[in-house]
Order: sequence, then structure tokens, then C-alpha cells
Amino acid sequence: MGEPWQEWTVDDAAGWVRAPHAGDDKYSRGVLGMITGSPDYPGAAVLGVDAATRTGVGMVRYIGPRGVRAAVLLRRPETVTVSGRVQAWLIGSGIDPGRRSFMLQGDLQHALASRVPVVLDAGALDLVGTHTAPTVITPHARELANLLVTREVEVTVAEVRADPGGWADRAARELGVAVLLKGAVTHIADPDGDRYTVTADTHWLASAGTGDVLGGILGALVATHHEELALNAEVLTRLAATAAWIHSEAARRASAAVDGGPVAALDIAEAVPQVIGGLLQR
Ligand SMILES: NC(=O)C1=CN([C@@H]2O[C@H](COP(=O)(O)OP(=O)(O)OC[C@H]3O[C@@H](n4cnc5c(N)ncnc54)[C@H](O)[C@@H]3O)[C@@H](O)[C@H]2O)[C@@H](O)CC1
Ligand SMILES: Nc1ncnc2c1ncn2[C@@H]1O[C@H](COP(=O)(O)OP(=O)(O)O)[C@@H](O)[C@H]1O
Repeated sequence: MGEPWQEWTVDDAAGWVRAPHAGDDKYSRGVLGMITGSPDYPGAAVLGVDAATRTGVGMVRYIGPRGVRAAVLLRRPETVTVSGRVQAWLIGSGIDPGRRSFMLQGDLQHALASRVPVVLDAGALDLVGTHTAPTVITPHARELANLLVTREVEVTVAEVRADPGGWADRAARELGVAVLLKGAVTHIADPDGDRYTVTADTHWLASAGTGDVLGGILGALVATHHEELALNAEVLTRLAATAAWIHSEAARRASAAVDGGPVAALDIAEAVPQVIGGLLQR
């Protein structure tokens, strides 16, 4: 039996954000490599890069098709678009798993061979188990059901929705990775039985692209904690819970700023620095 589900709190999250110190440089703070977006979904790359940058990473290296690179650079000119050393990868948001180009497949192989921690989202979820690096996957209910079916676990989307905690837990054990199952309540589980929930403060979050923003926040947290992760891969679960908490709080603040009105994915990314600032002050 695993631990009972624990709701991740502001105090929990505060322990997992770090400010740079005098001895830091952009490399020591963490470099996040991102293989996201595609000609069909360039926005997913823009949203993820924007969110990662605003979470406070040393550098984002974006690897992707020329047109998507241009869109990313228009929004975030500080992004580096040449290959090089990275300390964590975020892979898959805005990628269609059925339409991976030869070049993309090469980039994926290179990334997964590097053994640094990996966040697998959306169109890269099928790659779970093809590498040995510490991994967290970030599916929604349909993606988790699909993934489990390909691993010969019979389950429907309705069943995952009816028992998200049970299925997040089962998936973590079956797949041997940390699982962040998205929803109004996000469930985070790992194979060792750690289990956390983050209950969203606003349901305006249920809109296109907010998951891509979450991926960017999580990727940045993983990159900035690369040293701790090298010593203890279990930290990944707590970083995932922290990312979900920051995401929920950023959405709450963005909505509060418009009197409880709607928020779009980019509004959430824009609210992230204030959330991080608040956590650092605790
Ligand atoms: N601006 C952009 O470029 C955006 C790109 N996106 C990317 O678009 C790709 C496809 O993502 P989608 O998940 O929308 O599409 P999918 O093709 O995975 O899912 C579409 C189907 O899944 C169902 N579904 C979607 N979310 C579900 C949930 N939470 N629970 C149960 N069923 C659900 C829908 O009813 C629909 O029938 C991903 O790579 C994603 O990263 C999206 O994030 C939207 C924004
Ligand atoms: N009803 C809801 N209330 C609050 N948050 C939700 C709700 N539905 C989804 N979310 C959150 O919104 C985000 C949606 O992500 P995802 O399904 O990947 O969408 P997309 O692919 O469009 O980015 C997740 O963080 C999820 O936890």
C-alpha cells in the first residue's frame, strides 16, 4: 500500500523554488531542453517556452522546426535554438505522435540517450520506458487511458475519470515512472507510493494550452533542481506537485486580476513570476 493522498500546500511548494545566488550563472541555474510544438501546433511550443522562462530557469534551449523556432523567438528572444548541454528535457507538448519526422525522431533519440531527467507530455507519452532517465509523465485522462491500453492494461477514459487517483497510482507502478494526471484535481503518484493532489482553485483552467504551460513550469523546476535530482530521483514527484500548485495559483491570480473572469493559457504563464516571488518570501 502507498501513502494516503496528501494535498500539496503553499508551504510544501515553497520548499521547492530557489532563487539564484551570487555564485550562480545561467548554466548552474539549470538549462531546460525542449522538444515541443510542430507545424500543426506551434502555439504549444510558445506557451511552454514562455512558462518555463517565467518560472526562472537559467536557459531554455528549444529544438524544433524552423517555423516553430521563429514563433518561439518572437515571443521569447532569450531562447537558445542551437543544440548543446541540457540538464533536463521537456518533450512532447504539441507533437502528433503519428507524424514524427525523421529529424524529430533523431532529436528524440538524442535527448532520451542523455540520461538527464525527462518530462514526457502529450505526443511523447508513448516513449515512456524507452530510456532509463528519471521520468515524469503528464497525461490527461484520455492520454493515460490510451497509454495504459498500449501497455496491455485494459481501461477506459470513463474509468480513469471515475477513479483518477487509483489509475495514477496504478500507472506509476506499471510504468515505473512518476505520473502527474491532469484534471480539476491533479493527482501525482510515483512507484514508491508517494501520492499528492493539487485541487485547482479555478475551473477557468479548463482551456486550450494550459497543459502546455504546466509542462513548461515543471520542466523549469526539474532543470533548476538537477543537482538534487542527480542524488535522489524521488524528488521528481514533489517537483511535479509544486508545478501543479504554481500553475493553479497562477490561474487563480490571473482570474482574480479580472474579478474572477476568464483566463487564457498565456495569462497563466504571465502570472507565474508573481507566484514564485510569493513562494520565495515565505
Ligand atoms: N495552441 C496549441 O498549439 C495547443 C496545442 N495543444 C496540443 O494539442 C495536442 C492534442 O491535445 P488534446 O488533448 O487537445 O487532443 P487529443 O487529440 O489528445 O484529444 C482529443 C480528444 O480527447 C478528448 N480529451 C481531451 N482532453 C481530455 C480529458 N482531459 N479527459 C478526457 N478526454 C479528453 C477530447 O474529447 C477529444 O475527443 C497536444 O500535443 C497538445 O499539447 C493543446 O495543448 C491545445 C493548444
Ligand atoms: N475542470 C477543470 N478545473 C480546473 N482545472 C482543470 C479542469 N480541467 C482541466 N484542468 C487543468 O487544465 C490543464 C489542461 O491541460 P491539458 O488537458 O493538457 O490541455 P491542453 O492540451 O489544451 O494544454 C491541466 O493542468 C488540468 O489539470
